[in-house]
Amino acid sequence: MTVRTRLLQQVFRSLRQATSRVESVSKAALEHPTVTLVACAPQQSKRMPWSCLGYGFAAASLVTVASPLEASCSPAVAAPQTAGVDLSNAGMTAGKAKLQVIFVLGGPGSGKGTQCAKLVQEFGLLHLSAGDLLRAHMKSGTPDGNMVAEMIKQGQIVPSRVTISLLEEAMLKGGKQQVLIDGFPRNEENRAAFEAQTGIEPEFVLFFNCPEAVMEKRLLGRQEGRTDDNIETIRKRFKVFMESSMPIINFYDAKGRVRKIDADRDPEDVYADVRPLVEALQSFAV
Ligand SMILES: Nc1ncnc2c1ncn2[C@@H]1O[C@H](COP(=O)(O)OP(=O)(O)OP(=O)(O)O)[C@@H](O)[C@H]1O
Ligand SMILES: Nc1ccn([C@@H]2O[C@H](COP(=O)(O)O)[C@@H](O)[C@H]2O)c(=O)n1
Repeated sequence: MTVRTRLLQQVFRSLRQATSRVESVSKAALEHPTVTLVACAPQQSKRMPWSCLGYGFAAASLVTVASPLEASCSPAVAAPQTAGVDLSNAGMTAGKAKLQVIFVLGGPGSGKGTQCAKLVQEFGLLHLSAGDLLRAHMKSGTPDGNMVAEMIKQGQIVPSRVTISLLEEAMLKGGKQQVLIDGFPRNEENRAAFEAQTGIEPEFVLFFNCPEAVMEKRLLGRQEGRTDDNIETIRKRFKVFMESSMPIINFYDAKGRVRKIDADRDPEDVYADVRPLVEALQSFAV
């Protein structure tokens, strides 16, 4: 037998195995039609138990490759071996990896996005910026999108139902075990709603501490065409940060979960403090 034939046989064997996995996931899912999984539209994911989304993620990724099948499942369905990520802390199941979430907080312009980009480059985690998701949503032209556009321009915090739906959808799509959630939770409403809805508690909170004067200078120098990078809105955002977001950092600090970073340094120096914190988490990843 030639090397080429042997290779072809291996490819066919792998394809057969993958197909049978898709069939068993889909079959189990279709037999328990209590929760829609693949249709992870924001309105639906709002009511979706996250213990189920772990199966949904696995089913969705397999189904995406195989066919545009719509699958359903109940949390009682035994997790298939292929289920890689359990998106619920509460609903952890043996054999499935636990979702690890890091909240990334800090004032506007403290360098959250810059540091997250470095972490993604080195560790390949999923980076979800609440602000980026909202900015994309405001282009939808829907009533919600228009409301988001106006609130961002005013430096106000968008209602949690909108932001959490976008985060849930993106987490499911991203399909990674380790997630950086940047710029969220911004207030008590964000925090409580996210916890109640997903059962997820962060591994820790990265807090980028930076003086306002430094942040102001950085934001005024940022040339990204953002509607909120003007001095009037920047001042409003600073006020909202102090009044609504600092209490969230204090909340997690009281639980011993905050890792405070001096962000008023060169990006590389900041990163030198950030990377070991995330590197330490890597050893727990499955
Ligand atoms: N350590 C740093 N030193 C100097 N400039 C920085 C540093 N970190 C980021 N910047 C610059 O400051 C600006 C804001 O950074 P970045 O977008 O990362 O902040 P952010 O906290 O994500 O802001 P926002 O909350 O407004 O989205 C960018 O132009 C970025 O290039
Ligand atoms: N949880 C959040 C996050 C952001 N917003 C709105 O988006 C604006 C920009 O956010 P950045 O993180 O990119 O600075 C912010 O000022 C809010 O208007 C939000 O409402 N909720």
